[in-house]
Amino acid sequence: MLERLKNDFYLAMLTLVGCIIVLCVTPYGIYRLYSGNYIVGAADLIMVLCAIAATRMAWRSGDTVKPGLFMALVFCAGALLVCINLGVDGLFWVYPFLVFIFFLVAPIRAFVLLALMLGSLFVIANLYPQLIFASRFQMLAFFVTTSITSLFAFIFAYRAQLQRRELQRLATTDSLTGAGNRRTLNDQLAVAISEFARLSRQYGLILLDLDHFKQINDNYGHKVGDQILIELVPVLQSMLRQSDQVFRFGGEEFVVLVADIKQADLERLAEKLRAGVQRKIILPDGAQITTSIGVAMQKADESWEAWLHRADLALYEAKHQGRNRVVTA
Ligand SMILES: Nc1nc2c(ncn2[C@@H]2O[C@H](COP(=O)(O)OP(=O)(O)OP(=O)(O)O)[C@@H](O)[C@H]2O)c(=O)[nH]1
Repeated sequence: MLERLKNDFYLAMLTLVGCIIVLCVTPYGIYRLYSGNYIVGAADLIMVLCAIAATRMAWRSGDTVKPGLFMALVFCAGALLVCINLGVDGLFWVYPFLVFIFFLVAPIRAFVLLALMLGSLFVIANLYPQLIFASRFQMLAFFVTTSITSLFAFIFAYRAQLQRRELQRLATTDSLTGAGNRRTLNDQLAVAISEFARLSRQYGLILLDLDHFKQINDNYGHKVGDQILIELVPVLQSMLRQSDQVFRFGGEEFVVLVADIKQADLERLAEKLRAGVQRKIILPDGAQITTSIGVAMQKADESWEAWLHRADLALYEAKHQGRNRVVTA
């Protein structure tokens, strides 16, 4: 549970906002009902129930987009209702809601929702002048301060989103080639093991190693060696489906994880990759580069470490047999 909260920002925020709403709004709802303001009391308690339902939905389904949007819409409607019913007293609730929304949905979506909510409030306030605000000056002050708060909350949330994405990219990809890194490979192999056990979805592994890469570095320089590694990833991806994933295993060794595949198709695909790399990657003097490949189909009740080890042994065998070939585990 703590792991999920740590790894999923929107799930953590939905849970936090849900808890704050339950703790802070419930007493107000009960007080409003007790003092005879049934509309605001009911609105408060509906908001609390919606917050609980949305948080529960997010935890059960793993999807935070729909529950977040649902909670944000309920907040906007609730804030409108509270302002209309309580007048000036209700306006203070708009400020925390305004910030909460940026924790629930993506920044641009939150900004549009707020613009719609404040726009509706503006229209109602102009149609019924004494309903919400005591004076025009008060109305002006409210819309200026909420607009400034929304704008700054948006800028902050947008920058935080960019930084979160960048951090995620740095933590999951190899900095030279952009392929998935070793850590992501381990995670995805664990996913493949669990999908095979639950859904009988069988995966295949292709382990590729460029041949005589040391000589390439020695003969053409490290910069050319790096360029070959950078070129290799899009070349592989151009021969794969979108659902197939490419990872850098280390050095000049790469792994392709292929979902929903049969042994014969996996071997055919590995052969296509081997021939494709030889044809498409050309050294500065026009020489070709070759790869040795080990392939291994997933087996029932096998750990991902054992599965990867079988592919590694097959690759070792391909090198041993003279390189530039595919060997099946
Ligand atoms: N340019 C470059 N070279 C790298 C990088 N990572 C590893 N290497 C080089 O890759 C070479 C790997 O050499 P070896 O493990 O001996 O393998 P090989 O020369 O490809 O020989 P075989 O695998 O047996 O065909 C080493 O010279 C490493 O320095 C990198 O990021 N960039």
